Amino acid sequence: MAKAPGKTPGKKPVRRIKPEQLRSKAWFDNPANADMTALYIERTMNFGLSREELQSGRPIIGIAQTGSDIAPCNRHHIELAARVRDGIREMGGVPFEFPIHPIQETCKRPTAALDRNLQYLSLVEILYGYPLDGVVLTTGCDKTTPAQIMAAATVDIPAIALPGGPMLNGSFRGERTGSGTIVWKARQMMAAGEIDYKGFVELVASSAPSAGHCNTMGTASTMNSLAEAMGMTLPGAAAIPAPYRDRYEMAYLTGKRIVEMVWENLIPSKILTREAFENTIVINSAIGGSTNAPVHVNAIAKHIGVKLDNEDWTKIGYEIPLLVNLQPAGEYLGEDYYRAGGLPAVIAELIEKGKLKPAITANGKTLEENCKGAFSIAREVIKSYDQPMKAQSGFLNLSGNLFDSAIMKTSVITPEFRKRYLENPKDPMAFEGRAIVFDGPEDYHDRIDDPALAIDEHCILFIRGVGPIGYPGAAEVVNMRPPDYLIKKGVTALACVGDGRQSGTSGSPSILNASPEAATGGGLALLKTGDKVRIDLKKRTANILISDDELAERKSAFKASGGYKYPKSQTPWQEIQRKIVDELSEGMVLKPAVKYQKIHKKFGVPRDNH
Ligand SMILES: CC[C@@](C)(O)[C@@H](O)C(=O)O
Repeated sequence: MAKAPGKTPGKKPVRRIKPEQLRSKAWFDNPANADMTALYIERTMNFGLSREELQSGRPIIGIAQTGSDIAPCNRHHIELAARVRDGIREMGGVPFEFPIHPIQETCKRPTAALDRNLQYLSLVEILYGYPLDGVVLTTGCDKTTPAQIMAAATVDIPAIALPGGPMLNGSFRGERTGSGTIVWKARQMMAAGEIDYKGFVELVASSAPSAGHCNTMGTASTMNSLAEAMGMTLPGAAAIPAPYRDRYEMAYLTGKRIVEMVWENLIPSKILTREAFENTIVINSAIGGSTNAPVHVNAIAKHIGVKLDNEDWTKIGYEIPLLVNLQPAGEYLGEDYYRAGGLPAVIAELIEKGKLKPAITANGKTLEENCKGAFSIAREVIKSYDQPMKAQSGFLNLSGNLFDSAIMKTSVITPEFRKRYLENPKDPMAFEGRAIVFDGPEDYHDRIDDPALAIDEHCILFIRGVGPIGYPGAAEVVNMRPPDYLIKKGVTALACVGDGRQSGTSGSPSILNASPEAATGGGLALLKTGDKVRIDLKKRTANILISDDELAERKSAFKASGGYKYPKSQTPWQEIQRKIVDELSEGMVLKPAVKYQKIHKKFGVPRDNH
């Protein structure tokens, strides 16, 4: 059941903003600028809005609509928006729904990550350039959550996220099938000859039975949970499955609350503090969140002006145990998670152990105030802090001559993987292996089953040229399956390393987001198939085992060759972004965009348009 937005009934909200201070007044009700006001208001009235609605001091609330037929994970936001509108109207606001650049993770080629910054940029222009006093961000599919929060951070007007929620549980012949996760499993089953193409599609489609985003703890559930963790949603908003009636109630409550936030001037910079980001890292470990989280959360921090880097993810998050038994780290799915208590139950566990800091959230209360009294009603799904799924489950940030920073998700290390790579009594938590290097996914698919590579169970698979510049956009291609002859022998995962990303639904214990990427001259570009590589999880290092002289020689030969070769840009945006995008460890942000912070406060409203 959705929680109330946290205001005491009957108690008047703290009004910090007077009607005459509303941002939208500069467009719609400004007698000192009568000729322009007329132009701004006449076209807005042409679909039936009255002067009374636009000129009597009511907040104008944007609803950033991410749903469409090409964005199925967010498509039901089209219906949810009706309830958001009801809430806004009830509190005296006027809703202005508008479409934003669509992003669908599973369909956009060459990768949806290319569009995160495009959605960000275009939303900044809308939030800043139109008469909006506050905004509801309709979040869901992976990138739609960070992109919109990044934009709200840059403009810094009151904003609240409304997650769309996960799909209902998938099921096939009585077994749970989790979206994304089942794809990687089915791929292995097909490689092992257990299913054919038809069986493959049937199995995978069973994991997507309704509206909503991935029902696993993939990137979508992660980022929506983290939006809640950082305080950008109402409490309990992330986990409600998309088709549940509670989701529609949450939409209504979110619409009500944004109007109050406008009057309270509760802007993102008051919510997105260093403490909020630290809480976000802790919560990400406890839920077994996606390796895409550091990329997006670091980006949000950059746009609001809070210092945060991949070292913070290890320092703050590594020790935290895994509490949520959801695929890919565990076995359950979204509906089980919601019924067990959702994120509030996880937060309550962490608060009891003093792991979270006081930080204000969208309803004006702290996480602690919001989640007091929440508890897990299904211990098989949400574990207690003292009896977790896994003891330390955060990310390890590694560095060495291969890269300055890359992330490893430890919660998905299987006992089999641990035994094969990490339980050498003479060298615990470290392993050395022969590198097999692929340049992009096409090269990987062409050669992975080639017997000439003689890949064995101690090899380490590398993929490069798949970062923000190389791909372009940083594709989710680092979860590489072993060759089929190894899968048939029962080796289901090899250590994988790459300068791209991995799907949050993948259970592969890969080393990802390597920065700098090969395309900008990172160490991966110097690696050759057959090199010995050492990964030491205790020291958090990753190195090619060659002499300094040889490394220097390879570096100069690489420079002389003109650098790493990657495909030409195919669209204007690919070319533009390639020129200005930062590394994955830096949040893959557009470098020139970061200096534009709190722009509403800094610049006021933009100049008139005529
Ligand atoms: C295929 C599964 C996706 C679309 O959710 C993935 O991008 C993720 O990171 O979780």
